[in-house]
Amino acid sequence: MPETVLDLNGVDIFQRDNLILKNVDLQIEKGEFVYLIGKTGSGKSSLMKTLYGDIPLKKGKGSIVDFDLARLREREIPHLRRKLGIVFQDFKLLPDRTVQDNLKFVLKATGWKDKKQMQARMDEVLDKVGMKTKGFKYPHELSGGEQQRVAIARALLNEPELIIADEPTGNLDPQTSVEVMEVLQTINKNGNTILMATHDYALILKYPSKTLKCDDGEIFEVVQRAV
Ligand SMILES: Nc1ncnc2c1ncn2[C@@H]1O[C@H](COP(=O)(O)OP(=O)(O)OP(=O)(O)O)[C@@H](O)[C@H]1O
Repeated sequence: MPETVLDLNGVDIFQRDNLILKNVDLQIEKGEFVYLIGKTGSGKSSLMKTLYGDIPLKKGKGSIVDFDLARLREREIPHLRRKLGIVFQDFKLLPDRTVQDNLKFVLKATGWKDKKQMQARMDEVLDKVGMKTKGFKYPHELSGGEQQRVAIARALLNEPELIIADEPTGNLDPQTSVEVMEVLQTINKNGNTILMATHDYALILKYPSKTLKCDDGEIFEVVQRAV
């Protein structure tokens, strides 16, 4: 039986008191790769923020990796985020420390203690994104694509049940976008579930997958025609 990672039923998404998306029904099963598209301001980021507890769920039912979003308490948010891998358009690496230290920072903050195990996990995730030899570099010494690959490695550290990527290729040129997308495709093939917001239709055509569109306050699935 498929395992549901995300289940929203009749959910309204707000920014403060403004209704952004109404009556959202959305299910994501383990192993899926789902795109979220829609023009600027259509609510993609607001939806994603609701999923990781940045915006409270005020109406409707929502469960994500076994957390009830409508009942989510402030103190549970770090636990929820530990089960999610979040990737942003602007990478959000800490500029004052190396790649390894960026990863170590997350491991320590999420309770890892054993130095050998930490090193092994960092090597493993950097290897998955093709960055194993660059752990000693500072973020400013890396290209945008490399920084994003490190950010993906960081998201993988605690074996997330869902990766939420908000326009991960938004700051990258087309070729680098494809390189980052290849990494996301590979980790999806290896079992990771991914929800990715994007404006990049070329990527969707190149890597077709289930696509949801935010438009005019609603969200619906777009059926891609086979060419
Ligand atoms: N912090 C905020 N406070 C109030 N309104 C906001 C806030 N952030 C976004 N909004 C509004 O919510 C609506 C949806 O914005 P959102 O950022 O979710 O769209 P988006 O589809 O992610 O856009 P983009 O593609 O530009 O990232 C917009 O009308 C925006 O102006």
